[in-house]
Amino acid sequence: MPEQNPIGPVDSSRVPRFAGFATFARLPRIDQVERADVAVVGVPFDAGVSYRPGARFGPSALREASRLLRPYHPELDVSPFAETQVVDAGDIALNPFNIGEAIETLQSEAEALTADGTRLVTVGGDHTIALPLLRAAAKKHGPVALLHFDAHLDTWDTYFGEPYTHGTPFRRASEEGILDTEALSHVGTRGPLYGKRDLEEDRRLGFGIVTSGDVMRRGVAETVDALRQRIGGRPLYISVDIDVLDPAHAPGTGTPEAGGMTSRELLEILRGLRDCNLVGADVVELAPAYDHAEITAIAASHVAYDLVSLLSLGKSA
Ligand SMILES: N=C(N)NCCCC(=O)O
Ligand SMILES: [Zn+2]
Ligand SMILES: [Zn+2]
Repeated sequence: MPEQNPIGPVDSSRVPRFAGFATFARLPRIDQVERADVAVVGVPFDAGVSYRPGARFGPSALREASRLLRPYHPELDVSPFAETQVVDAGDIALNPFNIGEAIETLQSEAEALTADGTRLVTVGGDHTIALPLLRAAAKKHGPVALLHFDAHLDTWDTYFGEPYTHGTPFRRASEEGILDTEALSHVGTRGPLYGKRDLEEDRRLGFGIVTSGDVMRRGVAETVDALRQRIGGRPLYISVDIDVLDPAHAPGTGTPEAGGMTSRELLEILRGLRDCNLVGADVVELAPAYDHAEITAIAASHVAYDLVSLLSLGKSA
């Protein structure tokens, strides 16, 4: 908690929401505050995609869609921007032609941003970026529990012989020992795979899977109970690939799969995790060129708002 009252968003009763620069939720920039508890940071990078490109434009689309967010979260009963200093840390500039260099740069930038205890909600960008973000989190907290919302496993080994792609971050993270193998969960998994071996290898890495169908059949409450039991008090990182949502709820993404979760289910599950020890999170794979009426960008901005709120709750507890 800062000494002074946090600097909040621009007052929407004085300056209309649709006016002015689009920082996340119209919050101050990081250079306008002394210290931040939570920073939303953009990573406009999509050199790791296997299908449709365009997630490099995700951060700016999410910021635009976040103009309508309001300061009080009724379901979590928290005013995140009043209880903690939340800022927009801008975008991290990465080399779009060199994935290896981009990963190294992102890791060191994330380490620098979190050095004095600021926690990050990172807005992507494709899922490649989760690896350096997990490295930075694990350097600070030790191996982290991972809650991974995604249509895909993202534990594949290589694509065209390349180890660093948006389909492989969690395989690499697992090999590097930065994940707590007792507490790894995919949620929302669905769709065709390359073979049964994908599932066997994923299980061998220690992941548990709650499919999109499981969420529908069991319901949110049972899903949350099972996830919380697995996570316990461990430092937790949440990675949300927006394609976890059904294409009806998130058309603006690069590798859409039918039969996904609703945005209501996703937000309800996140809200069930209020007692967890969240240390960082990301929202990735928003590709606005395939979006319609900002459907996906709005969903992603609300997911980011919920993640900020969870971090804020953890901080003020
Ligand atoms: N959207 C993410 N992160 N991964 C999808 C990889 C699916 C594929 O290339 O088969
Ligand atoms: Zn995915
Ligand atoms: Zn993914």
